[in-house]
Amino acid sequence: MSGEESFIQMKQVTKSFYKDTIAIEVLKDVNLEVDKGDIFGIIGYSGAGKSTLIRCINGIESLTSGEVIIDKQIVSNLTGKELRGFRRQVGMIFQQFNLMPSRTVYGNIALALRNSGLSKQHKEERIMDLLELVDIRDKRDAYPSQLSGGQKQRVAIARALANHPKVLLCDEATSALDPQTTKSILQFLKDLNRKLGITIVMITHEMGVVKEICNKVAIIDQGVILEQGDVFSVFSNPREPLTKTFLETTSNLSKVDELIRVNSPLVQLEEGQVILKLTYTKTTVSEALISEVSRRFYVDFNIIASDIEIVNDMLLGGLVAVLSGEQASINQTLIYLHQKNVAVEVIRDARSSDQQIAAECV
Ligand SMILES: Nc1ncnc2c1ncn2[C@@H]1O[C@H](COP(=O)(O)OP(=O)(O)OP(=O)(O)O)[C@@H](O)[C@H]1O
Repeated sequence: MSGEESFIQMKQVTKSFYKDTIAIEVLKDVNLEVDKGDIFGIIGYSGAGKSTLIRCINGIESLTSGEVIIDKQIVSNLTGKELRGFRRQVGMIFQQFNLMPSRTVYGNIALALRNSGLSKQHKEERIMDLLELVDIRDKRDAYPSQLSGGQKQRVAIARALANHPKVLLCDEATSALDPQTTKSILQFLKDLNRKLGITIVMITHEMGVVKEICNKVAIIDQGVILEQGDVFSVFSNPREPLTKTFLETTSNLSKVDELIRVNSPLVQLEEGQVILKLTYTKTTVSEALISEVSRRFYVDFNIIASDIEIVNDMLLGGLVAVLSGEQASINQTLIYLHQKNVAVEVIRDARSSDQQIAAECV
């Protein structure tokens, strides 16, 4: 942010739970900055403190120390009526949807408007608008048990948006859904973010979720934020081992290590060849790098694994390939790729040791 304050700030937040007299510190000096309009993902394994963190953002959980500020309001200072009013500005959805089974879709959304001060007619109009927005108008009289998981989550989203919140908090909102429904709900949240400009904070243990829709990410482990930033910067240049571990969960490049370990025919080399692992760090979608390098230096790439995604119009991920050609060409290729912001790792090398030394010298 350029001198301006972030929309959501967590400043030196700690949270401890007490078992008898023993304090268990679940959040440790958490500092987060979420800008207006961000889709901010917080990723961590089970028990990392994600739910506690998100509950601190909306004031359900009191802080042990530190401050949470949303749109210039210090959440941790709010009590009683003010706190209830504030909570209406923050919508929340959950993994298990948390719908009332005894109420229809209409009735579930109406619950959120109980203290809205709207007239009966305005409430009705608002509910119909919300049903339209989440595209389940035809289910208005259905009960939750008659809905699919994706439809239930749409009802929960409608309910969360009923009071025009500034922020939508998502607690593992797609973890109970199948992959296809997950994709459609994520796409839907992305559309909402664009259409309404609503700021979204989502906690998850799934990398796919973050890559799919978030523009910013924070990695949390044992109550500590290990790193945070925009998704492309953090994932193209991960500093923390845990970030790398998360990246590997959605990448098939690490399978090549196993192929090398068992000396699969796929990774057996002829003399002079090398196996390269290329990781894109700042390459734009429009650059046809591999074919360009191939033509320029008369080398051949035999791609044996690739994992490339497009994030913010940049390529994220990389590939593993067997590179063949004249030794000088191979060396020039390595240098050129490096200049083009591609991290190059030689993971198997069938060049003679003289050639390798020559390559290291260039
Ligand atoms: N009310 C509580 N009292 C005591 N300990 C708690 C309480 N709530 C959470 N904890 C502990 O805090 C730690 C973090 O829990 P939290 O639910 O925030 O993690 P999480 O990352 O959301 O995990 P999961 O993905 O499994 O929900 C855990 O060790 C948990 O046992």
